[in-house]
Amino acid sequence: MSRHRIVRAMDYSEEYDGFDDVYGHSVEDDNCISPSDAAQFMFDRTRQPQMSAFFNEENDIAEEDESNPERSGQVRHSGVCQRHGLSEVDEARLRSCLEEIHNVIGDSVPEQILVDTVLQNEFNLEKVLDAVLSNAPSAAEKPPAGAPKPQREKRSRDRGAKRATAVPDKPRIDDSSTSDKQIGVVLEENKFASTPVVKVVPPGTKTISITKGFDVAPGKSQTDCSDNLKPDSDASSLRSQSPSSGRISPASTGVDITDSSSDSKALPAREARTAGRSRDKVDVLAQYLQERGHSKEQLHMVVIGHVDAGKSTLMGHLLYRLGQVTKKIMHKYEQESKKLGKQSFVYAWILDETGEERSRGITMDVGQSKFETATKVVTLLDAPGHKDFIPNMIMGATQADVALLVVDATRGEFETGFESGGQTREHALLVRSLGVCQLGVVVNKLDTVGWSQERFQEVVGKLGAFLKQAGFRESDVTFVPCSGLTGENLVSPPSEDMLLQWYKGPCLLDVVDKFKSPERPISKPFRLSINDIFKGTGSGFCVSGRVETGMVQVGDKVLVQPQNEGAIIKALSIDDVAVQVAYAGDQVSATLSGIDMQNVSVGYILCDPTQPIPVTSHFEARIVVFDTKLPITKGYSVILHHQSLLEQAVITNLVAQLHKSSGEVVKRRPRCLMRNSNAVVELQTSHPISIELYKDIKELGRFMLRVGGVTVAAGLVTQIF
Ligand SMILES: Nc1nc2c(ncn2[C@@H]2O[C@H](COP(=O)(O)OP(=O)(O)OP(=O)(O)O)[C@@H](O)[C@H]2O)c(=O)[nH]1
Repeated sequence: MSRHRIVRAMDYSEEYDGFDDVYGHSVEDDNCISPSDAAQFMFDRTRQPQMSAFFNEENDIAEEDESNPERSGQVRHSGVCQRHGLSEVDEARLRSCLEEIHNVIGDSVPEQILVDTVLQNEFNLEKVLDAVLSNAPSAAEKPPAGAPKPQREKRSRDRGAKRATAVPDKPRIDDSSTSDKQIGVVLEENKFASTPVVKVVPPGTKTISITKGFDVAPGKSQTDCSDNLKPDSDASSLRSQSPSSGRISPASTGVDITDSSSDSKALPAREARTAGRSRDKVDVLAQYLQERGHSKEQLHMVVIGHVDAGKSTLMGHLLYRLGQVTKKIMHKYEQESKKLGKQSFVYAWILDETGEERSRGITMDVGQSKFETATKVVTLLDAPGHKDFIPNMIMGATQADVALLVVDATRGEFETGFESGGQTREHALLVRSLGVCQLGVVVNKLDTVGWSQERFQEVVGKLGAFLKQAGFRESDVTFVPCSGLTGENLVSPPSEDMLLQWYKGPCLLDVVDKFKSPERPISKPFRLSINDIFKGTGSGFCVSGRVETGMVQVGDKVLVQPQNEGAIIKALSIDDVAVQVAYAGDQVSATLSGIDMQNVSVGYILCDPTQPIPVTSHFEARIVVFDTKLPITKGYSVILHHQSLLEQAVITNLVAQLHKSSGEVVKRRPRCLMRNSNAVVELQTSHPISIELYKDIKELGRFMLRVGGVTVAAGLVTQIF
């Protein structure tokens, strides 16, 4: 018989003929078996011993007497209560207080100390917790005779000890005679120095600048105003006792930099360091000024806003008016969009280049283009507005210096985008959390409301109040009325009479020109975050991304983190023009050799091998919780967005809840974090990631946390373990 039967041609009635007699019926066995043999294999309930046989009748377990404190677990505190001669009410208060404290700190502090502290603080739980936690180490060190031993050591101590062995350069402590207990130890910012300095300050000394959550303190410099989430708070010093930033020394990383000829010969650490030193000699800033000093300032601008607010149309029309798109191409787009019945999207097609984007009429990926104002060269990043593409929007926003928030002035449309669930608020919060502090707000589609001043003012009033809350300074936000479709007030003063009657302000191009260019951190170590990988024309392959800090030259040896692989920069290009050097702020394509393309991923960081970016899967951060439905608890799973990287992570510890305005610790080890709260938490990622301390490199010390397509928090890295 053939093994392969033609199943399609099979006659099932024949195939299953007779099967009915077998399946579903018990089969009479032809073989004989004696009843005694059969009994051995048959289960007989009557032969099973009764459960009662397992109990000794004489030792009956007495029913628990609820009123008996000994049995109901109340015995723990009763002796203590009697000793203090407490009334029944106070006794109950004491018990509930102790219960709460045990929930928070476990059994790490002896009972006697807890009772005394509760009585001293008159049953005030907050005060008691404060007192207990601040005295915990001493209490744990010297337990009274007979008191239960603390179950675990303070974690910070463990870490400190571990790190002391891991980090070769020991911290320098100014005053070694002062004991740990009496002092607040503060890590002094000593960027990229091999020996971090730990400063000892007397108790009570205010060493931390108190900052406001998302509110921006007046008088801060333009470059400082990105610190909506300041890591320097009381809470950040909770864990800042260890000097290490987790930075991996070149020697310890075993940096494996291959030669440009692609033979897999590893570059010795000494050679890598020499390369770094020769770079030190170059006055990077002077070189930058010499090369770029005479050219226009560079600015990266992301365009954000609710879906269909008119972002692509607005920017496409602006590019067309500025002559970036020829009439011929515009005519082609007009014809093609007409054919698809999408004529109203004709300007959007300039930035929405893919077939799917055009046919669906929505932006899906970040569209990129360039234009010039009187004083600036602007790299335009057109972000998608649809909530499904927020990860792409975040990727665009991480590259931006400033943002343009577009809102639809049409009645009902502005409200839809602005209410919770709309992307106007979410996008504004996201860019603010990612460090953007200058914002132009385009009140778009004013043609649909007859150029109404009243409507414009209504939008300004509602949005202005929200943006202030979100941490934007009033002076950094400019509202401009426009129509992307008609082109009104884009590159020249309005011509529309109804708008001219009440608007005398700048046009959109002037608003963009007035943005202040951010400082370029050129003298910091080189970091480039990869947001695309592609096969170039020659040998090797290309990665593109933004140089976040420092500079890079053709021929440089770089380290790809967290992969810990070396590579050589074979070529660099900016806007498809080959260059020899790229500086912080540049969006570049780099051709790499000496590394397998398989070992490089979007979200990886190219860095200076002599000062590599830290790699970790466990770090502490200060976060701002957004308007989430569910509170954040220990063990909460999130997707971490860091630059272009998406990584599964878990919030492993809620270290402290902070006051929203002052940044002071409100509660240590909170059980959960509610919406709009600030906190210090610990995070554990599924795989090691490259991340910086916010105080070292702001651009790489920020991240977002998202769950189920919703952004739940933004954070700044305060400590790397
Ligand atoms: N009346 C009027 N319609 C406009 C204006 N600007 C854009 N539109 C229309 O609004 C629709 C959406 O425009 P887009 O530019 O695709 O909107 P978008 O914000 O880029 O959309 P996403 O990127 O997908 O979020 C199109 O039909 C446009 O023609 C305007 O100023 N006035």
